Amino acid sequence: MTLNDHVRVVSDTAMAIAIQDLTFYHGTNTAPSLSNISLRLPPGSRTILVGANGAGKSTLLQLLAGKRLIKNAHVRINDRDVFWDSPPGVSFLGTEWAMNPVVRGDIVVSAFFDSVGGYRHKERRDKLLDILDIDLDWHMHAISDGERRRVQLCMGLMAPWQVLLLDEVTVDLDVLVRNELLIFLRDDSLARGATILYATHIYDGLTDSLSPTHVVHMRLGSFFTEPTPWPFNNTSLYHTALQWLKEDRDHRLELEKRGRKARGARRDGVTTHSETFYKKYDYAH
Ligand SMILES: Nc1ncnc2c1ncn2[C@@H]1O[C@H](COP(=O)(O)OP(=O)(O)OP(=O)(O)O)[C@@H](O)[C@H]1O
Repeated sequence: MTLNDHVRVVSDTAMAIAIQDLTFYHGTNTAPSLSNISLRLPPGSRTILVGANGAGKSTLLQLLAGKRLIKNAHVRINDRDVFWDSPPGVSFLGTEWAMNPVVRGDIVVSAFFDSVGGYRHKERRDKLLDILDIDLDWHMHAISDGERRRVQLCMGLMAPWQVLLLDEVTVDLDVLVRNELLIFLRDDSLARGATILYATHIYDGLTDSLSPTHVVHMRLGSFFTEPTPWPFNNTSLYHTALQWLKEDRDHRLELEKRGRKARGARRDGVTTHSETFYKKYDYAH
């Protein structure tokens, strides 16, 4: 172990999230979905992952949530290996939850909450019920996508989490509920020193509500801008993201012009990873 490795390992123990040189492939003979990712986020940080579709945000969050086995990787939350030594107090909220047939069954919302121990966190649960405007008498099979999302959020946030991994689950909330939820998350993070890593494509109002501490720019599976304290310029997060994504597109087009197939780039007759994924699971319909 070099001195640098030693310093890193010692200081990683103080980090809420610590990743070192992570490369991840979804399949054999494919380009990596994540390349050489290193990330160190302190407790209490609220970090926004910015990146175009296919940049690797969901993959990163899923790995941190311990949803995929990665061998010989340094991926730790509160100094515990996310896969082999599952850290407590981690809440992952992703979009696939709503696709699960179980959460579309004829279950009353109150029973649903009780089944996951909601009564143990009554105060937080009731606060979230108010913010998310949830009716305990709703039946899961007879509510809208946005209402189902609110139930998911309440379930995932009731227990006092230490690290929250959010994969664009606020997209189908109305703007009022979204705003109040993000304020709740900010206050919760400030009060308890809890950490948030949030992938989103909606930047409007985010600085005022969630008050992010850092932003990261992902491009084609790598960190193009390392976690950087926010704000770092006089531009809004929306305009910063817009500029970054324009540059990403120009970069991808340049790679394609030079005959290199950027990961996820479309070519006639060649199926991209995303298309394979969505066709396979028929999520689009
Ligand atoms: N299950 C899968 N199998 C194969 N490849 C996948 C799978 N999931 C994602 N990928 C590929 O991994 C890369 C990163 O995808 P990822 O879903 O992490 O991107 P993202 O930044 O979250 O995109 P979006 O903003 O669209 O949600 C893409 O090239 C994608 O095609």
